[in-house]
Amino acid sequence: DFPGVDIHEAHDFFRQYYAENPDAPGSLHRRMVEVADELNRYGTYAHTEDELAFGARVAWRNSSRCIGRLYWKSLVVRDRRDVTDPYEVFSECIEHLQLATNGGKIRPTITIFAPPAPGRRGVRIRNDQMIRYAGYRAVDGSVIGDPAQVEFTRAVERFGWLGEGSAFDILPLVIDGPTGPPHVFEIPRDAILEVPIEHPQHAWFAELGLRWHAVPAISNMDLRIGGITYTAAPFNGWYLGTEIGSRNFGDTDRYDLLPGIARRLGLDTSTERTLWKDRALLELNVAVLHSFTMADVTITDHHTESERFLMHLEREEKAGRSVPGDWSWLVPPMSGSATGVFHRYYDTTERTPAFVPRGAGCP
Ligand code: HEM
Ligand SMILES: N=C(Nc1cccc(CNC[C@@H]2CCCN2)c1)c1cccs1
Repeated sequence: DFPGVDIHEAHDFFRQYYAENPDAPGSLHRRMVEVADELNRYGTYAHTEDELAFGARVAWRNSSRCIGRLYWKSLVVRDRRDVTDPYEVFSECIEHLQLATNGGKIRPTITIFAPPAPGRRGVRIRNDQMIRYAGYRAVDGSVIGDPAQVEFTRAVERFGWLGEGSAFDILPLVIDGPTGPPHVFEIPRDAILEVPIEHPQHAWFAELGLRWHAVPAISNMDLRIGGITYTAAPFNGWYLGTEIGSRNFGDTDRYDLLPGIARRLGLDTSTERTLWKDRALLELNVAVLHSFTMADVTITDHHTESERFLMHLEREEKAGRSVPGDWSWLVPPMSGSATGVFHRYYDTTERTPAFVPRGAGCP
């Protein structure tokens, strides 16, 4: 279970750390001597609190698929490397959600739990996000809830969890400690802020009974800093409206709402050429942004977030750093060419520290 420590990645990390933190105590050389010594004795080494916070913020800054990086320096870092017990991990996740939600004024936050060490498995959260809706497939093949969560829902039902069967049942957290079977924990309702979706002009929209949760919190990516792999480091930001309006509600393998919305709008859906899908997507996205705004919950539209990202590019150039970018993820899933991020190329070099999809072969 222990992925080992890459000493070259450690050297590269501390070179960046001392270059960007001139007031940090010690020196690159002295720190590397300490690290090499710890590696020889224990097979791993420990980051200082300051190195950990810097590493998490730079991992966000290096995330080439992320359009929201302008605020990378303001990430709230919760160092919980002393926490390994699943019950404690759960309570720290709840505190994370409450701190991050902040009554709707969302704070980008990360909580970092104990990494694996030789002879000791790290902590792992099996959910891909801390807050997700269950998916139930009926015998006729139709799905109630989120089709992307049908498999995970079946797995937690095998662990004895029972949902209410609605389209918006919140899934429990499934947490692996260093030893023993996974633990299943129901998230208390008061730790979850949700927004009912309505449309500013179409009153019938509210009758669809749509809602979405305020805080996107990724819990299935490893955080890689200086050769150390943190296997449980859940992080949240706020939503880009298109994630909910276009992808979660619009994708055919998700809530698949475009045909229903188009019919209620009275559109001609007999041919693609009327662009009925585009009109339905637009009204869905208008409804999402309107609803979050009415509920005083932080959200950004793809035009504003694109402008912020271009500001981030400018600032980083001035700081002498190149910004890694993945065009296919940075460009929003609607009105791409109407946003500035569309009309340019990006440096595709992947850097560390980084958030990486969970190591293969792990649950
Ligand atoms: C503060 C507001 C933020 C906004 C609006 C934002 C927006 C986004 C969006 C829209 C995506 C694409 C997601 C998708 O298409 O599924 C994304 C990807 C990503 N974001 Fe951000 N983000 C924010 C904050 C953060 C924070 C705080 C972190 C980590 C500390 C982060 C790390 C990432 C990573 C690693 C990806 C790529 C995920 C993958 O490869 O699957 N973002 N972001
Ligand atoms: N706004 C957010 N959205 C986001 C960020 C990273 C990853 C994801 C989930 N991406 C996976 C889905 C499913 C396949 C393609 N998109 C969402 C944030 C989540 C956590 C911090 S910001």
